Amino acid sequence: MGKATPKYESADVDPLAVLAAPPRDETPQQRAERERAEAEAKRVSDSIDEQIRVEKAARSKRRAPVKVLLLGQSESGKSTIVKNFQIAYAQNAWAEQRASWRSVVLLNLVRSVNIILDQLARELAISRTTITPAPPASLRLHASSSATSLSDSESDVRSQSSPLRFGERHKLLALRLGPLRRVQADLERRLCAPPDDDDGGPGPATPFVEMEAAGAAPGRRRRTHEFFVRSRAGWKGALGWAMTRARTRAGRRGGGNAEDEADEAMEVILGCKEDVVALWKDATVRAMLARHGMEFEDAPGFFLDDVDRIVSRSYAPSDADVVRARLRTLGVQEYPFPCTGPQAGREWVMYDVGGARSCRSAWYPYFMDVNAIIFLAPISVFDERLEEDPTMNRLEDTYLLWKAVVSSKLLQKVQLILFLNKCDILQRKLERGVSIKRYIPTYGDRENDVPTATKYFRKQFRDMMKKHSTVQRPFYSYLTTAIDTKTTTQTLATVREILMRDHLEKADLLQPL
Ligand SMILES: Nc1nc2c(ncn2[C@@H]2O[C@H](COP(=O)(O)OP(=O)(O)OP(=O)(O)O)[C@@H](O)[C@H]2O)c(=O)[nH]1
Ligand SMILES: [Mg+2]
Repeated sequence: MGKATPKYESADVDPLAVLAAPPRDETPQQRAERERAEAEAKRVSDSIDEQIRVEKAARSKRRAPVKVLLLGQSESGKSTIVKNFQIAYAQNAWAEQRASWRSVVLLNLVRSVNIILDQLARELAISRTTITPAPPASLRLHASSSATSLSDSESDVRSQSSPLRFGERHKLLALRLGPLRRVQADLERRLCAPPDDDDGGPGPATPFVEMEAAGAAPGRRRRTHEFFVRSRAGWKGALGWAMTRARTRAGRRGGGNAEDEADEAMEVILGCKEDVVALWKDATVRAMLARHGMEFEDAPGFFLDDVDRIVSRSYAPSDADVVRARLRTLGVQEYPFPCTGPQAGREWVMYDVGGARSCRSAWYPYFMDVNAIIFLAPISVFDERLEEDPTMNRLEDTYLLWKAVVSSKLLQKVQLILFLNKCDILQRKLERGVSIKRYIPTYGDRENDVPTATKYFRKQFRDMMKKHSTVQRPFYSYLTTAIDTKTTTQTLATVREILMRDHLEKADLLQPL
């Protein structure tokens, strides 16, 4: 007699499936009801799944680093803004590297002295003539010296002024300060990129426009002979790299190290300290500089008023010294900023690029990947010429860059923040009576003062954005003096707030795929 198999005991039968199975005696009406209920349950379940997916994506987007690219021509103040960010948001890293700026400050000082000595040498060589020619471009203090932009008539006025009276004392000063040339060469060898790190030539104003039009792959970090990404680790990397190089080299020579080299430089400068002060205070030398429009006070890396403080064995740079120190950026440098407090776990990454024309093709690969751009427009440069292309007004070059950035298709979704920088220099220039209208005819008969000028420049940038931007987006602009860390910190806090809000809004608005 066969044993009866229990109804639901087969090993092949899934008990859950059995439980979920429709009743055997289900009527067609009950079946329709059941299927409707099941479909509704599935819809609710799917929508919950989708919600979870979207929230997860938004959460990870919120956690993704906020990437900010700093753009602007050379000497516009990009690296100075990074330093301000570091002072405000990465104090430990900042304190750690501040001392390594000592050599840069010394180099800036020595370079200024040597530029004065070069001009003095030319004047001494032709001291019998009454007309002194302008210095050759390569020896100018920097490209933005107003000597580069003076009209013929103004040069005429200068050459007509009485001859400068140089004497034995100037010859002696020039002689005694001679060792500073070697100090400059040594410090440059330590701190600056070697010649082959640099680029081949000036290049066009906006090389990335052609790259975008040609559909170049922006995801790849390109490294061509035209630019050199020196360091992605920021100042510490750049300065540390130089230190290591110097150490290796010194080691090969069989003695000393990088610190010894820095101390050696300081010893030589200490020996020249009184003469440096005497040179800078000399009325004839100052008259000579004024005649050639060499406005040292407005130049990057101006430390001639600080010789007493800086030229000392115990000198350690202050925050103010470091933001005023000038070290040109080559390639692209990356600065991560971990957030603290309620935003802990999130990170900001800032990308600081070289702004010279030869460096601008290196910007393009970053366009795909950034959330925001802080664009530095130095509005004090309306009367200056571009170092890379002396036929080009520096403000004009900035306009070209801004126009290219706002009209870029790749940057359509990127938040743009404009800093109208170097307001302190603008103010000094206008107080000296430099006329904006003379260099920018469209300025017309407006008042030649800071409020009117800043309003005018701001409008120019806003109008360009309206006209050339392919999408509607807010126009955020700030007047800045990046070497004033106190006010800049406040501006950066506001900007950070805006960028974070925008980042979170975009994360929350993530649409299901
Ligand atoms: N007076 C004054 N100097 C400024 C201001 N912003 C920057 N500087 C100085 O200008 C010089 C150039 O600034 P950087 O930040 O090095 O310029 P950059 O845009 O990074 O230049 P590149 O690296 O060549 O692209 C530095 O010596 C700064 O201290 C400002 O608002 N006022
Ligand atoms: Mg820089």
